[in-house]
Amino acid sequence: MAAPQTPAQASKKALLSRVDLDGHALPPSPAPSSPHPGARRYALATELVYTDSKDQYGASSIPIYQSATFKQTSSSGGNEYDYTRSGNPTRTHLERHMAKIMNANRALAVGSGMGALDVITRLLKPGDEVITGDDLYGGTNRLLTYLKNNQGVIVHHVDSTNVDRVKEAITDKTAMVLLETPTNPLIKIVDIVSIARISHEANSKALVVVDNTMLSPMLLNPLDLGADIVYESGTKYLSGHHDIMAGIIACNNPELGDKMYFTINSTGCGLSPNDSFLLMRGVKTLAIRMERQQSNAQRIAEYLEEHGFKVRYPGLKSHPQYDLHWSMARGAGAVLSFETQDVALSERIVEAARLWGISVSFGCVNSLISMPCRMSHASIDAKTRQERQMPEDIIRLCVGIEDVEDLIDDLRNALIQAGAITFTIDDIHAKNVDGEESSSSAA
Ligand SMILES: Cc1ncc(COP(=O)(O)O)c(C=O)c1O
Ligand SMILES: N[C@@H](CCSC[C@H](N)C(=O)O)C(=O)O
Repeated sequence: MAAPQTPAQASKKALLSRVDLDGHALPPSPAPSSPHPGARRYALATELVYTDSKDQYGASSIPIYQSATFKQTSSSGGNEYDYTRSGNPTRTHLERHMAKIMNANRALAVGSGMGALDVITRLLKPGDEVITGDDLYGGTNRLLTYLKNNQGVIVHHVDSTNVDRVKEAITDKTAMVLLETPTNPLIKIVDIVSIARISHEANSKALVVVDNTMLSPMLLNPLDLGADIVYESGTKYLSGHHDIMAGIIACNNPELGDKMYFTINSTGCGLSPNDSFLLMRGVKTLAIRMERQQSNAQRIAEYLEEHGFKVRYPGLKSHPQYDLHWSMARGAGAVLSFETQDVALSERIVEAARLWGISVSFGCVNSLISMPCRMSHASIDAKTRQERQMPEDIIRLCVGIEDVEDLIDDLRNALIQAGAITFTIDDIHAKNVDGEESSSSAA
């Protein structure tokens, strides 16, 4: 066994990981990380926008190869592209760009986040065991339940915020450990580093898979933390405008990449050329969108907390796993939830909001408000929601890039109109569920 690294060795390694010593250690990409061989690797904000293509006219954005088939130069075929289900230049360009951004050897683009999870779970066979969390996106829960009921896959839902619970559940049949962090919608933090380590130690064949939709590669790189596969709903932050559905899968093991590509080619779920173009365009602004969305989310989380609501957001020091989150991530993201302890009150708040659109999804430039138990997580039955301690009154806010004062104004109006707070010239009083009132100076 290799000797453990000293802190000095670890920090040198971390430093060197951003240096592109051999000119281009990453996968074949539309552009090297840095155009200067041996130079420091560009920062992520630069990599997001820096791309190149071998377009014959020097087009500065990747052309949309809207073609199902590609003519071959010989009767035995064999050209790089033959049929868009198998491969398309616009999709390849996006995939290589995403691999670079996600620090991966291979990225694959498919038609939705759920499509990505479908491709990943096709690595499983009957009798395999999956360990996953007890606070999961509703669609993920639905697909896992389908696999359990129809494909002979055994699914264990455990409290994934407790590393020991995960450890206890690992057996020699564990084929996959599937994690989300922060969880959707309870914003619980999962220790990817420890879980990846104990999973691999206990069963070297277990694949650690992380759904990184809530943070995006801008804020978290699960592959760098020990995960084997990372996937994201490209419908959210990666594209950023709620105008496409997409999913991205990334990994560092070429064999795994080939297996998942095989499924994509076999089932035809690869991302269309047009949507690949839109995702490529959207991802270029990820850094500035995320920066603004996060700073707005932080202000809004503080506003709600100051007025007495129970707020779940890893940017708040009151988050019970604040330190764990910041040991892994570069930011808190822009999704938060809060409780009113009264379902009818929550409904009134959501319906009174105007600037905040009542909508599922997140990661868009527009701000959204929703009640997860009625909307995004309605596919989890009420009994299971109760067992998993999902508060029925929980309101989720997915913060966009609007002016933060406008967002706060609209939220304040909705809270007043719904009767969640009383507003006087000097004070704002938050009416807590138990009937108590807490007050703070008018904002
Ligand atoms: C955390 C998370 N993962 C995956 C998905 C699935 O993504 P998509 O809607 O693109 O299929 C969603 C939302 O839909 C999500 O919230
Ligand atoms: N009706 C949809 C709901 C999609 S929820 C989208 C997103 N992940 C979110 O958390 O808001 C379904 O049944 O999947």
